[in-house]
Amino acid sequence: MLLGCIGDDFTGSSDLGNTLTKAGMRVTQYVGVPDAPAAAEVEAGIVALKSRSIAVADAVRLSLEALDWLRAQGCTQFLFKYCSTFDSTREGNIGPVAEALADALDARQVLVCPAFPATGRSIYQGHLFVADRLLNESGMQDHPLTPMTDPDIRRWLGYQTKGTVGLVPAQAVMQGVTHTRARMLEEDKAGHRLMVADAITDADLITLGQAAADLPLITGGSGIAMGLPGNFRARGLLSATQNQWMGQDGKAAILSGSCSNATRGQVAEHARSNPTREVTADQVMSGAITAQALADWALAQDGVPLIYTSADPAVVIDAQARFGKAAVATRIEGLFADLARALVAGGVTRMISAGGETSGAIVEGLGLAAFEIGPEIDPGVPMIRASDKLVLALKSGNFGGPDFFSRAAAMMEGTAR
Ligand SMILES: Nc1ncnc2c1ncn2[C@@H]1O[C@H](COP(=O)(O)OP(=O)(O)OP(=O)(O)O)[C@@H](O)[C@H]1O
Ligand SMILES: O=C(O)[C@@H](O)C(=O)CO
Repeated sequence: MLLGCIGDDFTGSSDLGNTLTKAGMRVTQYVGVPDAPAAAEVEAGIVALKSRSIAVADAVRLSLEALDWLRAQGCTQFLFKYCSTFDSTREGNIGPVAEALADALDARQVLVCPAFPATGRSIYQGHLFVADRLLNESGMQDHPLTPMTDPDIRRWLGYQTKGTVGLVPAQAVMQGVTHTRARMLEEDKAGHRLMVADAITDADLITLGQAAADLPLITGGSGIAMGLPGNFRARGLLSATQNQWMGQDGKAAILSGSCSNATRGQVAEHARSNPTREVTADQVMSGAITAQALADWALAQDGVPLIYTSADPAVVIDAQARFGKAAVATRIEGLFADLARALVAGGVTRMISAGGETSGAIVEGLGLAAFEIGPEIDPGVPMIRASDKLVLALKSGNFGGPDFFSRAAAMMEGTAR
């Protein structure tokens, strides 16, 4: 294994797997820290954690355990993957995890680059944009767990870190690798270990990846991985072979706990011509609905059924105020985990989930160990194979076109491209 990656959620880790696979690496995504060595052919290993919204100390501990395992597999470079919308609270988790990994690796210069231009996330002068809006006006200010109310990534990260945060501005990145490295050195001399790097286009991300060829630790969204496989290829370290992907027939089902703008649009679109069932926070909290009853409903439908708790921000805020933010999230995630188990037990072979936390709950609920990464459905969302009978798509909240759900189900079956 060459590149060792630690993802702070499961959808984001499959997004990273997609980027690395497309760039020609042989990738395996692991669910949590494995207790056995990796297969010899794996070139990039991604340890997917569910550490985005847990307590800081737990996120740091798990990330260091993942690092130890990846080091034991022979990795020479490490990537900490978080969300392209920098999902974190002022108190949490990206800064402490990045600093703990940097300490463990003795890394002096650490890039921080959530940009992912294919999905509209760019960084300019340290400020994160989603399409033409600053992050805090993009809808992310209403996120149920990590509302992003400040677009200045240096400032937000600065709340989370012990050290100060520098900037590698677009003016340096756009002039190429030499200027980028020179600016990184200046930031290092100024005492900034973590440096937010501007990136507006894929070309900027490739430049940053090349500039980071010798850095032990890189952090960011999946975009920052674009340039890394080329560094290993240039050193003659990559095999040219890739896994063969096969579609999966059988029953499909969609589970959505994401409340993002994009997911709510996808839910509405799917509902126009498919069996769809809404579950409210009240039903979950009161126990009025059971996972088995929902699974029985889904398994009795023709077409591709969708079960969702996705709701408008005002509805989510109301439920959180009445039940408590963590309590309602935990109960809904628990329902989805039970539901996924009941669906697979009932014969579902293609499962699509929407939302990082939701997908994490489902993957853990199903007790899955590792994924092979398949072809891309939409930017940032690949199909992944968990076993010879189960194919998944873990959609990040804000990813995917309006008809994502039905298109994903068809592509996973191998009947459409
Ligand atoms: N109706 C609801 N009321 C309150 N909380 C909800 C409701 N529906 C879902 N949730 C919770 O909101 C959270 C949504 O987070 P999740 O990560 O799944 O989606 P997302 O944030 O849109 O996706 P991503 O992290 O990929 O951007 C989950 O913890 C989920 O349990
Ligand atoms: O980077 C992204 O936006 C996604 O991979 C993700 O992590 C959302 O959960």
